[in-house]
Amino acid sequence: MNPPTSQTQIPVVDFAGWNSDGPGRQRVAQAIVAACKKVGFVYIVNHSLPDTLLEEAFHWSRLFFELPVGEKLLAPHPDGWAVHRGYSWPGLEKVSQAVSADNDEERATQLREVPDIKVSRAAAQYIVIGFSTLVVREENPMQPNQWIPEETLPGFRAFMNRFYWEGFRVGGEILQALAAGLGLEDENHLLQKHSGHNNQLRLLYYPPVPADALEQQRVARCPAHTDWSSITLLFQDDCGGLEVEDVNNPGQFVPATPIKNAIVMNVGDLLQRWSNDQLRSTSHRVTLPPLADRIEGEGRITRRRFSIPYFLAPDPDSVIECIPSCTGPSEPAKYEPITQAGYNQMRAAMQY
Ligand SMILES: O=C(O)CCC(=O)C(=O)O
Ligand SMILES: [Fe+2]
Repeated sequence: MNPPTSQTQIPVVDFAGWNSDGPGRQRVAQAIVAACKKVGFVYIVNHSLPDTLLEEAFHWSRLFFELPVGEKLLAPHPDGWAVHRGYSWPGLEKVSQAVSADNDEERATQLREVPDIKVSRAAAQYIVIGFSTLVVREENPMQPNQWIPEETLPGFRAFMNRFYWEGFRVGGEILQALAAGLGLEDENHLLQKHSGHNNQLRLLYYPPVPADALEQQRVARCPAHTDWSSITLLFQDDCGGLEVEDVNNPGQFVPATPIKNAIVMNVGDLLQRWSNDQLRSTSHRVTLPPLADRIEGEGRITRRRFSIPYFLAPDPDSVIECIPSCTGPSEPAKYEPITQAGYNQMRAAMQY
C-alpha cells in the first residue's frame, strides 16, 4: 500500500496588505500565486468588499428564488445554448463535463426530461438541481440580459448591477496581485485584457434534497468540473458542500468549508493556459454538506444552499498569449496565442 499522502489544505490569504504601501503588498501577491500554483484555490479574507454588501447580495438572491416560479419565469433562460442568461428551472441545466450528447438539441431535450429529483433517479447520475442563473452584464449584445420586471422585485436589478461592478473591482485587484506575484513588471498585464463586460455573475440556489440521494450519487448538487475563464470569485453561504480536488490525491476531494465573508478564488482553464500551466485550474464540485447540523429530520434533508459565483473573463477579441514571466529557455510556451472567443469556441466544439 502506498503511504497516505497528506490532504491538501486550501490556503487562506489576508488581502489587507495589498491595499497598503510597502512589502505587505508583495507578500500578498506571492501568497496568492503560491496558492494558485499549488492548489488552484485560495480563500481571500479582508478583501475590499464590505460584509454588508455580501449580506445584501444573499438577501436579494433569497428574495429572487423565493418568488413564485411563474414570476421567476418572467426572465426565462432562452432556448438553446447560445445565450446563457436568465432563470433556468430545476433540471434545465447540468454542468457540461458530466454530459455527453451529440448536438445541442438532443442535449437540451435530455435536460428537460429531467425536471426533478424523482425523475433523475432513473436518469443520468449527475443532475444539478435548481441550478439557476441570472446574469447582469448590461452592455453585451451577444448575451442580452434577462430581467424580471422591475415591479416584480423592485431594486433587484439595480443592486445586481452594483454588485457586478463591485465584484469586478475586487476581482481586478486580485488580477493585479496575480500579475505582481508572477513577477510581471506591469501589474495590469492580466487586468488590461478585462474590460469587465465579458464577466458573468450568477446566483445559484440548491434546494433541500435528501442526504441519501447525494450520498448514493443519485443526484449531485454540482458535478465535478473546472471553470473556463480566468478567475472565479465564489461567495457561499454557511451550508457547505463545496469540495475541491485534492491535488495530492487525484480523484479525491477536500471540503472548502465556508469562511464567513471570504472570497473563494480559483483559477480557470484560460488562466492556466495563459500561465503556461503554472497556475492550476482545479476540479471542484458541490455535494453533501459536511456539517451534521446542515442535515435535518428523519428524511435527513440537507439544508438549501445559496452561492454566488462571479466569473471574470478577458474580452472576446483579446489575445491570450503565454505570460512572459511564465516562459524561458527551459520552459517554452506550450500553447499558441488564442483569442478568448476562439478559446471558447474550441472548448464548445470539443464538448459536442
Ligand atoms: O455553488 C458552488 O459553490 C460552486 C459553483 C461552481 O463551481 C460553478 O458555478 O462553476
Ligand atoms: Fe465552478
